[in-house]
Amino acid sequence: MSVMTELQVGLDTRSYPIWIGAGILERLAELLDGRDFPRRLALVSNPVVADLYAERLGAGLEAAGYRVERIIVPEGEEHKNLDTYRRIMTSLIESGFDRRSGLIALGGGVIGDLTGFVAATYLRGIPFLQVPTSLLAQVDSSVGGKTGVNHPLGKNLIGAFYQPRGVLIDVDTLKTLPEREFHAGMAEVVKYGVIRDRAFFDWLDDSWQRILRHDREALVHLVEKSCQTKANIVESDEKEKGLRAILNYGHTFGHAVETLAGYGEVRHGEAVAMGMKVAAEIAHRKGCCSADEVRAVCDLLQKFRLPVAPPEFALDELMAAMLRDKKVQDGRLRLVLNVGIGDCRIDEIDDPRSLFAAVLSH
Ligand SMILES: NC(=O)c1ccc[n+]([C@@H]2O[C@H](COP(=O)([O-])OP(=O)(O)OC[C@H]3O[C@@H](n4cnc5c(N)ncnc54)[C@H](O)[C@@H]3O)[C@@H](O)[C@H]2O)c1
Ligand SMILES: O=C(O)C(=O)C[C@@H](O)[C@H](O)[C@H](O)COP(=O)(O)O
Ligand SMILES: [Zn+2]
Repeated sequence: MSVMTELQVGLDTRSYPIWIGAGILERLAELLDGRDFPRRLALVSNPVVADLYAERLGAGLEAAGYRVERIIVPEGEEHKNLDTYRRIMTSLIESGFDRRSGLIALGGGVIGDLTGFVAATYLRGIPFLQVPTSLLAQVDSSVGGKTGVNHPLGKNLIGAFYQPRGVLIDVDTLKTLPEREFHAGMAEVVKYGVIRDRAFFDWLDDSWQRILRHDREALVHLVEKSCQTKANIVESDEKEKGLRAILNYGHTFGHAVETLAGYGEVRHGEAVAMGMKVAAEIAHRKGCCSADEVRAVCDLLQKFRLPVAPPEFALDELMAAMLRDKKVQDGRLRLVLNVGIGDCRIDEIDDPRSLFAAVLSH
């Protein structure tokens, strides 16, 4: 019997489980037992992940009496858009999915965000499950209910808060994940340490070699710890009225890089790593952290083979993209800045152009 941990995301409206373990993909039907999840399902995935895992996931469900159809969409961030959203919608409508149907997102964050947004809006909302298979999706995107798609002018500008009914994380799926994607996922893991948990940051710093060797015990620990940290933040501020915005550390700049680079060229986690370096340097200029702490953040990101130097873009373009960030209020940029390592705060920035010019010319 495979070992499994169950965490809960406790919300006012509905709580849901996060099941974390190794070799638990086949157990979804058993885990859903008694949970009143729809019996007619569409499993949404991309060709790469579907080839690897759709059969195993689907077979277990079908054996338990679920009816599972597959909807396969093209792979990649450049397809996290309204065209793909419309394609999934059309498949559901043509196949006659009704309000007693449900969706399963099998894949990385792109599939999870897209499928969640379809689930939020199809017939005004049907239940869905997250089955994340990339590290980034296992430690971040599958938890918390941010769903949506990109617009050519900015990341995730179209979407909804819509929580899954459950999240099934099988760390064994990481065995087939390309190394570059594994490293990209580590950016969001390091983020939790920097903004919230000094001890976890130190553990990552001590354990980076085990993690890069994909030591299973280390992987399970970091996935559990990341999901627990994210769940705690989401539980206290589901719709980002305040605290939740700290999860955006590194993202104001990172999202601008993703947008300007053309979605997909730079991975989300890589762009976030670049944004974390910029945020740490700004935090240092504002007296929130020492030069040694900036170095410690960059060193840890680089141990996980993450790039921290952004591609060169015109400052005006970067500023325009950053001003479309969802944290902007009354046209003013707000940044998450680390306070030392393990804590953070959100600052409104007075003269962002000069600040970014200074930091980027360094
Ligand atoms: N909703 C949220 O809270 C949230 C949080 C963080 C990131 N995101 C979003 O998530 C997306 C990034 O997610 P991602 O990094 O998972 O990218 P992704 O979904 O593009 O997956 C990365 C690559 O890995 C492949 N892949 C996934 N699992 C695999 C496996 N087990 N074996 C082999 N290949 C596998 C995919 O096919 C893809 O090529 C971005 O769009 C980002 O905006 C959302
Ligand atoms: O869950 C959150 O809240 C996050 O901010 C997590 C981020 O890692 C994630 O990339 C999120 O999609 C960014 O949020 P956005 O609101 O800026 O699109
Ligand atoms: Zn992110």
